[in-house]
Amino acid sequence: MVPKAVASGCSAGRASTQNGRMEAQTAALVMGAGGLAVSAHVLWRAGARQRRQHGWPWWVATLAVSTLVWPLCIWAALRPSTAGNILAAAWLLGWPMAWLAGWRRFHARQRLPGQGWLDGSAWALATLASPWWPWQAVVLLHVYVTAVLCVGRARTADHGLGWTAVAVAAAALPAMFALLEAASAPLDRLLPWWAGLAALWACSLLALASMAERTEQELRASRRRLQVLAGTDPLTGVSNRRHFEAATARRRLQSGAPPPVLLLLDIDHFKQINDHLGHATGDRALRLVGQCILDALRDSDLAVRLGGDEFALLLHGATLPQAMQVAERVVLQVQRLASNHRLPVLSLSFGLVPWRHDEALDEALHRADRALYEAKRQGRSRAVAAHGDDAAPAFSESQRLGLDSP
Ligand SMILES: Nc1nc2c(ncn2[C@@H]2O[C@H](COP(=O)(O)OP(=O)(O)OP(=O)(O)O)[C@@H](O)[C@H]2O)c(=O)[nH]1
Repeated sequence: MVPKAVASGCSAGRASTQNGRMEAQTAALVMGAGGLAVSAHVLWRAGARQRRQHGWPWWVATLAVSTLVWPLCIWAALRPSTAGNILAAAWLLGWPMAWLAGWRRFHARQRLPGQGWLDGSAWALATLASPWWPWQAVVLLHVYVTAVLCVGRARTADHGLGWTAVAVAAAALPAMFALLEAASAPLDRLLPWWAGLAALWACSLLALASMAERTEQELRASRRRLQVLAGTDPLTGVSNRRHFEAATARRRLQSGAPPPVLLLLDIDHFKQINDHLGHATGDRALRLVGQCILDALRDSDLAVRLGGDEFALLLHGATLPQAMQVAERVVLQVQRLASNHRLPVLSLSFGLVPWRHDEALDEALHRADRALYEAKRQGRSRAVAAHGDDAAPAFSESQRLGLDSP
């Protein structure tokens, strides 16, 4: 069934070509097609990065198909034929429906009013009634009503989207009246309206694209923040064990480098601080140790609170003597700052091991724990390094740490 307006418009289109008016309208159509092509490209690029965004493929398809069909419409206007007219009608009737489908799916989590069967019915009604009715107006009325209904829902969910819906609805209103008035007018009088309408749709979709892109960026940023939070010990600010294990698993794949040094440390007589000065003072001590550790490390090093008053440090590209110096730096800083934090002078004990490439994290931690135990056994406030394997460890001479160290 070929709509009258298109059929009559096509012959009028030829007439307008003859009197020279067609050039301007063709230019308007080409510009409209260009706008649609650019919009389709932008949406496709944005959609490629937002594959999980519902509705996007519908919009991209709408614009891409519109762009392809547009030259056919020009051709139908210039050379009237049944096939061209049917394609022109299919485009006019089809793309608002696809646009609506995209809009609804975009709000998949919060259902919008209207359903596919309603769109289909409006489409069928418009097509069947086209010989007698201003069918473009039927379709646009449907789109307009749905857009207005969308506004009510979308505004509560997302202010930006609400404003876009308002813009779309406002754009649809004059276009609908214009088409109502010109429903029986020849095609060449309608063409500029169609071009303008397409430009408006393209603008509204580009606004949506930029809004969705911003939402996506915010999501990515909050995902990064969540990842950092999930891997951080809330009391001290150093990593937690989960993040430490994940990070070390990744880094250990880069073998070939010299083995990193693993340091295990804990606060001496921490239980007494808790018991005599209170848990809050104990927490302050833990925070201070965490801060001094972070200050002493390079970006490539890792620090973790394993639990209680026990921390582990992983130093890449460092030798055991250099790791001893880092331990000394941490202790000196903790002791210097203790009074600022209303704390007694704290001392720390360290166990150090070179973490062999073929060794699991738990095994290395176990060896470091034995070295730490040795440091405690020798009188605390000192660092001991362990060599050899777990069965027969060899401990280095202990090194006193802190302000009263020799
Ligand atoms: N304030 C505070 N205390 C904690 C926290 N987690 C664990 N603790 C306490 O830390 C203490 C750990 O003490 P230990 O390391 O076992 O013993 P210590 O007194 O440090 O003795 P040495 O290590 O042998 O010098 C226990 O009293 C725990 O209750 C925490 O988040 N905050």
